Amino acid sequence: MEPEAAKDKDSFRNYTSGPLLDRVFATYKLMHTWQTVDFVRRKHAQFGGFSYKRMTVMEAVDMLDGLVDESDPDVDFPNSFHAFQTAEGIRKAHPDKDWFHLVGLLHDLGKVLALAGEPQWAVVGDTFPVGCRPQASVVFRDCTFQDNPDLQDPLYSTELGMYQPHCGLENVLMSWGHDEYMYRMMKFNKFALPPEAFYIIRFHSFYPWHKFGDYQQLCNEQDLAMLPWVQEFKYGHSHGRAWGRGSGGFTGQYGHGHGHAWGGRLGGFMAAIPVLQQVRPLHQELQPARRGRAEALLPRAR
Ligand SMILES: O[C@H]1[C@H](O)[C@@H](O)[C@H](O)[C@@H](O)[C@H]1O
Ligand SMILES: [Fe+2]
Repeated sequence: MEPEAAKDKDSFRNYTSGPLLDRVFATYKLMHTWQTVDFVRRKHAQFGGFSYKRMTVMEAVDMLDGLVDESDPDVDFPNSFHAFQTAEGIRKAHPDKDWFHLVGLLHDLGKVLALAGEPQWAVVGDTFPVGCRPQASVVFRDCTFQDNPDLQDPLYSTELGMYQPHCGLENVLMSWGHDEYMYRMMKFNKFALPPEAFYIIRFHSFYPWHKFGDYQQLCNEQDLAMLPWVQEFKYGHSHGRAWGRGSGGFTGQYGHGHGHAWGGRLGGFMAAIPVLQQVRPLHQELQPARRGRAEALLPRAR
C-alpha cells in the first residue's frame, strides 16, 4: 500500500475540514437548494426512457476516467478507480459472492450522467428524501437548505412530509442522482442480479439512514431486511478506499494494471456476468452480529 494512500479509514467522510472542503460544500449547497419534489419528478420523466445512449458496462467504467466527484471529500481521482477499489474491497470481505463484487463495480456507474451535461449536484453526493424535512444527519443540513422552496411548503416541511408512516423507501422520492438512475437503468435492462444488488445500488448514498439511523419513520420491513446488506456494502466500499490505488494504477484481483492496460483478472468480471443468470442464493443470512446493528434501527412504533 502506498503510504499516502494508506489513509486511516476513520478519517474518511470529514465534512468539517480538509483540502477539498470548499468544493464539497459548494456541491451540497446547490444540491440542497435545488433538489425539490418537482425537480426529482421532472428528472424521473427526463431519464425514465433510457434513450440517451447505448453502452456496455465496461464502456461506462471507462467513461468515469473523466469524472472526479466534487461531493467527495476523500476522492480526488477519477471515479473509474473507485469502481475497482470497491469491487476489490468487497471481494476481500466476501470472496464467495461474485454478484456482490459486481455491485462494487457497478454502484457508481450512474455518474455517467455528469458526463452527459447534468450538473454534479444532480448526480453525486449523499441522498435524502425530498417531500419531508431533512433530518439532522444530512450533511451540512443546518446551512444549506435555507433557499430550498419545498421547506416553505407546509406539506413538505414536517418530519413525515408527504409520506405515510412506514411507507417503505421504495415509495419515497429520494433526491435525484446516480443511485436512483443506475437502479432504474438496471431494472430497465433486466440485469440478472438478486434483489439485494438492486437495493444496495439504489440506496448506497443514503448515509443519513444506513449510517446514522435517521428516517426510520419511512422504513418498512423490507428496508430493515435489506439494511444489513447496504451496511455490508459500505464496509467493503470503505475497505477498498483504505487501500488507495498506488502510483501505478489501482491493482488487485479486479484492478487496473499500469496506465490503462486492464489487470489480469478483468476476465473474472466478464465471466461472472453470464454466471449471474443462474440460480442465486437470495436473502443469505448475515452473521448475527451484523443483524444486531440492523435491529437497533427497528421502527419504534412497532
Ligand atoms: O460523495 C460521495 C459520492 O458521491 C458517492 O458516490 C456517494 O455514494 C456518497 O454517498 C457520497 O458521499
Ligand atoms: Fe455512489
